[in-house]
This record gives sequence, structure tokens and C-alpha cells, in this order.
Amino acid sequence: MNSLGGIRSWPANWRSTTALMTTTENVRKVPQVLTVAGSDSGAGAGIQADLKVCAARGVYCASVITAVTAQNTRGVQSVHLLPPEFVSEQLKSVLSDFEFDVVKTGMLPSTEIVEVLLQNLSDFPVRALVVDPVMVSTSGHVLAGSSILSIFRERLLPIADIITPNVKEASALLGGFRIETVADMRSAAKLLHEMGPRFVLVKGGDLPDSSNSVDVYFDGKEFHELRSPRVATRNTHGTGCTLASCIAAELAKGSSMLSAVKVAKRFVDNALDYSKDIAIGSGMQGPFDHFFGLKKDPQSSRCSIFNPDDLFLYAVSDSRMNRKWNRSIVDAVKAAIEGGATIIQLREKEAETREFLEEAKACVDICRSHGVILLINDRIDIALACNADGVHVGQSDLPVDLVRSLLGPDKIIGVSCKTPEQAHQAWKDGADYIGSGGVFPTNTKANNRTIGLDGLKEVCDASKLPVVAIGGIGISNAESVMQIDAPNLKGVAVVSALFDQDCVLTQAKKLHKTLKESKREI
Ligand SMILES: Nc1ncnc2c1ncn2[C@@H]1O[C@H](COP(=O)(O)OP(=O)(O)OP(=O)(O)O)[C@@H](O)[C@H]1O
Ligand SMILES: Cc1ncc(CO)c(N)n1
Ligand SMILES: [Mg+2]
Repeated sequence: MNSLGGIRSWPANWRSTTALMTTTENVRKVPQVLTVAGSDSGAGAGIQADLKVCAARGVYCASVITAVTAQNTRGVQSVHLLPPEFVSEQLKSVLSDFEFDVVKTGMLPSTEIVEVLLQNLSDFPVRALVVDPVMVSTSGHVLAGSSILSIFRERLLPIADIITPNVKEASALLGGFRIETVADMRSAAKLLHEMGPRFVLVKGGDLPDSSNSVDVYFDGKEFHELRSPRVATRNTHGTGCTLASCIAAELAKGSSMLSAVKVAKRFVDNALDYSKDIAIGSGMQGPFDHFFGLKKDPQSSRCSIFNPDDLFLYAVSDSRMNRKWNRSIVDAVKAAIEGGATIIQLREKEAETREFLEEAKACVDICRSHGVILLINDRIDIALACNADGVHVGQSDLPVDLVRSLLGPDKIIGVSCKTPEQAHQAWKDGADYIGSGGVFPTNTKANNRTIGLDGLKEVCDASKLPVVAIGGIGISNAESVMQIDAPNLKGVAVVSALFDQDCVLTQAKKLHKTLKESKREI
């Protein structure tokens, strides 16, 4: 297992497709997931959701069906369990043939079905197991009764890499533990972790009275609260299956667990937002659109895997400063992340392309394992070659609409804007956020016009996109920036305040604390 929290390494008896590639020419490895779940005739949840998510995330998905439900947007009318022997036939069939990176389980409606699953997983080991302990549909119908609780607790959970119960399921697994607050979710996650899974995600979609939709992630040491504003919509049927399948898909592509979970949360959030007004079926719980990312609408970039809150502490690397302090770019990035940086931009004006690419690849690995976004300044070629999360471009770099067509809908694009007109254009062209400044004078960028706090406020007011402030910002003035009264100002970007310093880690921690405190005061 990767010490930074990556998924576990391949077992010795794992037949690697990479090995196959060396013997067969023109073979391309495709990440593969197997879902073991129930069919939803309404196709919003279950197997059907899993297949759609994996397709949307570029991963192949095979399906073993455990039960067939008669289900629509009004609820579940009937459930038909498949015989365990036949579930086993399906499992053997695909596990003996395909080379799955990840197995994801959904509805496992009987002890016997869990037994055959466990037997097949021991016969055919896989790299990671995602367990969504489905028990009750959002409409309240029981999909797996309490008889499965003991085999879940004693045998399935201990071999899971991650479990993703909703609050009701977490409570049932813990023998009726009351979960009414985020603090209760944290306690539940900790207790569930003691049952053996490597990671726990307690989903808060059904937590009463919350304006945010909060999920609690626990890795055995640290908690992360993943928050997003609750989308006001009836179309939430299948959010749980979607989240777990997206985690499985991202793991299959090689993400670390935290990274996979963050991407999955954004994916659900974006899908709900994109589909909030669609009308399918006449009941209370409609399905949503998993393929929002493919829509040609120029605003579809809005739906990329990007959380504006990640702009909070935005660290921009600078090779000159790293040289001065005798640090590698990788060490600088590591320290910034450990100190609380939420997004990294590599800005290398002088490096040779090949050298920059190698450094960028190493930084991508570090960022992925910490669930932190990595952007490349200006160099679309490097961003593509190292599979960064996106790019940041200036007004004299390639135009944003062209960058979008080169990078596709999933990548994040940021653009520097000094004026309301530029901010409007960035939005029209499909950017995800804007960087605005220089707010204060800075030595990092020569001949850069300073716009001041007033200029920043003007740009924020005009911008439909989230904004990160940049230029001469540090611990002493970050608070004044965060308090300009602009709800779309999500954070500050810094260069010297972190990297032209003796200890990057200490400065990052201090700045993070300052930002947190100034946010609280707003
Ligand atoms: N209205 C909403 N707005 C934003 N996010 C939501 C909303 N409802 C659910 N989510 C998110 O969807 C994911 C699934 O959570 P949820 O608690 O709904 O799971 P679930 O009950 O297992 O889902 P289902 O049974 O409908 O498949 C979580 O990340 C949760 O935060
Ligand atoms: C088949 C199936 N699996 C899972 C869920 C949970 O949403 C559902 N409603 N139906
Ligand atoms: Mg729900």
C-alpha cells in the first residue's frame, strides 16, 4: 500500500494486463470495474446507474445481478432474488475471464449471496473492493434485511477497501446507533472503521435539516468533511450507487482513495445540479443525468470535476524561488500540501520541457494521493502529457475556448482577469474559475498592473465564476482580501508567501489558519 493513502498494491497472484501488453502488440489496457448489484427497472439506481457512471468516467464495467426489482420513481413495488448458485455462475464467468481493477458491491440481499461473493473473491483476488452496503431505498423500501448484518460486519466489511453507508445504513450496521448530526457521523465512521474496512465514507444525503450535503470520510487517523450545497431537486434517486461506482471507477484509473472520493462527490453534485429541473416519471424520486459531461452546451465546463472551495489556499510554484532556497519542486509542493494548500499550480517559466514534464508527473502523483488538484500554468502540452487536472492561462496565452476544445470537458481551466469584461469572456468561453489581480504590488511578476481591493471587488461582482485573488498576498493582508464581501471569492493564490520562505510547511500552516479565521468572521 502506498504510504500516502493509495490503493493497495497488486497481490502476487494477480495477472497483470501490463504483462500481457509486453507479449501482445497493440493491446491497450482499459480500466475495468465489476459491479455486483441489483437491477432497477427505472434505471436510476442499481446496476443501471453503475454502468452509466463507469461509462461516463471512461471505465469498462461488467455486471453481476443479484436481484431484480420492479422499481420506478414512486418506489419499489417488488423484489425478486436470483438464486445464489446463479449469482455464483455469473461471478465465476466474468471473474475467470476479465481482469478487474475494482469490484463494487451494491444490493446483496441475502446471506447466501454474500457467501458466494466471498467465495469467488477468494478464488479470484481483485485489487480493491468498494462496498456500498445497500439496505433501504431512498423511498424507504427494504432491499436487504437485518439478516445480512452479521455477515456484513464479520466477513464483508473487514475485506473492504472502502464502505459507503448512508446514515440509516451506518446506524443499522452499528446496531441502531443514533446519527443526527455531523458529529454523530464522525463517531459512526470511527466505529465502522474498527470493523475492518480501510476507509469509511458515511454519506449525509439523508441527514435531516442540513443546508449542505456533508459526507464524512475517515482513513483510520484523520477525518475529512466533504461538503457541497444541497441541490434543491426531486431527482436524487441513485445518488448512493452513483457515488460508490464513481469511487470504483476512479480507483480503477489509479487514483488514491481520497482523490477518488472527492471526484465522486463532485460528480454526484454536478450531475444533480445539471439535472435538477429534468422531469422523468411522475413520482417523488426522479433519476438524474450521468452524462452531463458530454453535453455540448458551452457551460458544460461548469460541470467539470471542480469544487470552487478548492481555491481556498492556492499555491503557485516558482522555480527561481526553489533554486534560491535549494529545494526541488517536488519537495516544495509536498510541503505546501502538508501545510494545507488545497490546489497547486506549477508555474515554470524557464525549465526545459522534458525536465518540466518529469517534475510535473511526480507532482501529479503527490497531489492525487492527497486529493489535491494540480494545474499547469500556460503549458497545455505538459498538462496533457502528465494528465494534470487542468491549466491556468493568462490573457496573452491561448484563448480559453481553444484550450477547452484541446483539453475536453473534464479538465479545469482557470484564467487571469483584471477587468469585468475579461471575467465575462472567461465565463462565456467555458473557464471554471478566474484568478484576479495583482491585488497588491509584487516582485514575482514584473510590470503587472495592480488592481487593488476595489478592482478585485469589481471583478468579483461581475464574475459568474468563482474567483481566487492573486498578487502580493501573504499572512499580513490575506484577511483584508477575504473580507471584501464577495461570495464568489473563494480563496487566495500565493507564490512568495509560501515559496520565498525558509520553511514552506510552517508558512502554509500559518496562512491556512489565517484564512480559516478570516472566513469564520465573515
Ligand atoms: N440534494 C442533494 N444535493 C447534493 N448532494 C446530495 C443530495 N442528496 C444526496 N447527495 C449526495 O449524494 C451522495 C449519496 O448520498 P445519499 O446519502 O443520498 O446516499 P443513499 O441514500 O445511499 O442514496 P440512494 O439510496 O438514493 O442511492 C452523497 O455524496 C450525498 O452527499
Ligand atoms: C437495485 C437497487 N439498488 C440500490 C438502490 C439504492 O438506491 C436501489 N434503489 N435499487
Ligand atoms: Mg439518499
